Amino acid sequence: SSKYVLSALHPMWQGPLVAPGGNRQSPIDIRVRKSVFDPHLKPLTPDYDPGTCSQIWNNGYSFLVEYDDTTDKSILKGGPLEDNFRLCQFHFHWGESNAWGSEHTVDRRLFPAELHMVHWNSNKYSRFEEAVMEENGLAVIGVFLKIGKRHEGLQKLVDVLPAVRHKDSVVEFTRFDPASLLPANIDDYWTYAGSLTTPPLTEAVTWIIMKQHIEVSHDQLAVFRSLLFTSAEEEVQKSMVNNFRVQQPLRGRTVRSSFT
Ligand SMILES: CC(C)NC[C@H](O)COc1ccc(S(N)(=O)=O)cc1
Ligand SMILES: [Zn+2]
Repeated sequence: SSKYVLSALHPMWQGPLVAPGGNRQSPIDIRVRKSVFDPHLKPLTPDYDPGTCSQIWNNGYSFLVEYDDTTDKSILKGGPLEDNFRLCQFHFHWGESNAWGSEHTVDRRLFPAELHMVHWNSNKYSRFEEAVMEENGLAVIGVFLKIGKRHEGLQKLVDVLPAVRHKDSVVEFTRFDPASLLPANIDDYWTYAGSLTTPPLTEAVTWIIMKQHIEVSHDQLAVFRSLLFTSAEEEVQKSMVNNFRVQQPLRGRTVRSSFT
């Protein structure tokens, strides 16, 4: 029987959410000492073409920077992945304060925000919507954000956010290099089998969580919080904050590490 995944704690979703099976849900707490070093894990080899960057939009839950995924121009290979995965979008999750906001945690440590770079298996499927329903369909890179020095690469994105303040607003956004948001060291990561953290919550994701975080300034993150969940027509405007899911049971899964 399918399990009801009650994220009643989450203001965003009304009522129970059905998660198929429900034994490999995300996000999770990564217990560092319980992770298992896997010497067979290869280095991750992202190869992104900034020319495939197309638009940025507010989907009422986060803001997405979308990439043209009709060719293999921006791909992710290596690491735990056997196949070729195409970048389709990246987005973030964040809190109303710097004390919380990430979806994954490391030994219960919360970060103010978390970046997700979403890819789908182009060896096996022909488009994202198909891959999202399949076990080995997606690969998502997670990168923790900490408050510190200003992130020069992020600023181009921060500058355009006011143009997508309301739900369903879209603006053209080109030539953004997603690799500029990756930490210097992408060889050290944890990986585990999980799910989407928003509906449809399908258990289709190979998660690759970077050990090294990136730094953004307090002011840059404050601009994320100036976005709205609500569309321009709605009377009551709601700040887009706390758009993270509560942590899910590990259910016996092993988290592997690429480092000792
Ligand atoms: C099924 C199609 C039509 N819509 C799916 C929708 O785009 C959701 O896609 C996603 C993609 C990524 C994530 S996360 N936070 O796990 O990286 C969550 C939902
Ligand atoms: Zn996400």
